[in-house]
Amino acid sequence: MQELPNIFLIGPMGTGKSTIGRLLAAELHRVFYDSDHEIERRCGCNIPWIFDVEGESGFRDRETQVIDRLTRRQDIVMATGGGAILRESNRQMLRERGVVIYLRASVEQLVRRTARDRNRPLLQCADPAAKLRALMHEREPMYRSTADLVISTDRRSPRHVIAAIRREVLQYVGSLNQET
Ligand SMILES: Nc1ncnc2c1ncn2[C@@H]1O[C@H](COP(=O)(O)OP(=O)(O)OP(=O)(O)O)[C@@H](O)[C@H]1O
Ligand SMILES: O=C(O)C1=C[C@@H](O)[C@@H](O)[C@H](O)C1
Ligand SMILES: [Mg+2]
Repeated sequence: MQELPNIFLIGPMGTGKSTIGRLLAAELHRVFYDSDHEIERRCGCNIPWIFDVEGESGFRDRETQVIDRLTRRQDIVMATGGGAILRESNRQMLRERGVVIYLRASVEQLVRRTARDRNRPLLQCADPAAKLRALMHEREPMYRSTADLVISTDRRSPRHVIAAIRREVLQYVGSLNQET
């Protein structure tokens, strides 16, 4: 199999970055990192606690540090948090240090997939569906402009999403090699 670069997954809350990243890394025999989990591990507290005590800006500073550390590694698969693309410096590190894949999903799917989990402070509000819609409106252009590849997860099982990622990354890397 061709040498693959680092694979970085971006996309909104609930699109499946953590779930798919872990399975994909196992299939590729690579180390998997999840920037959200790494932030929690290093801090010794969970994301809702960080948002409560340090505010979203404190969380974003931690996120930038972790993304910088992790993206310097090689042969990894990394899932990012839904807001990792908000900062230009993060977008640049992701783009320069691997293939960036935007896992997209409809707002309806995102609402369903995030409904039971209380670990996402931005969705602890009266109308999480409206919040997800607003976040997607604001962030979709950034997901698209940061990504090398866009892959839909709607009506696809994690296994199917992984097969699509593997196929498209191979094609993408092949096309880059032809250019050089
Ligand atoms: N393709 C899929 N089809 C159905 N359910 C899925 C799919 N991918 C993920 N899920 C489910 O959706 C939920 C959210 O997935 P996950 O936590 O991986 O999202 P995420 O993108 O990492 O979100 P966050 O940005 O908040 O970390 C989980 O319960 C997971 O099992
Ligand atoms: O979309 C977001 O801004 C977030 C998504 C999660 O992955 C976490 O990084 C955190 O809850 C913020
Ligand atoms: Mg995640």
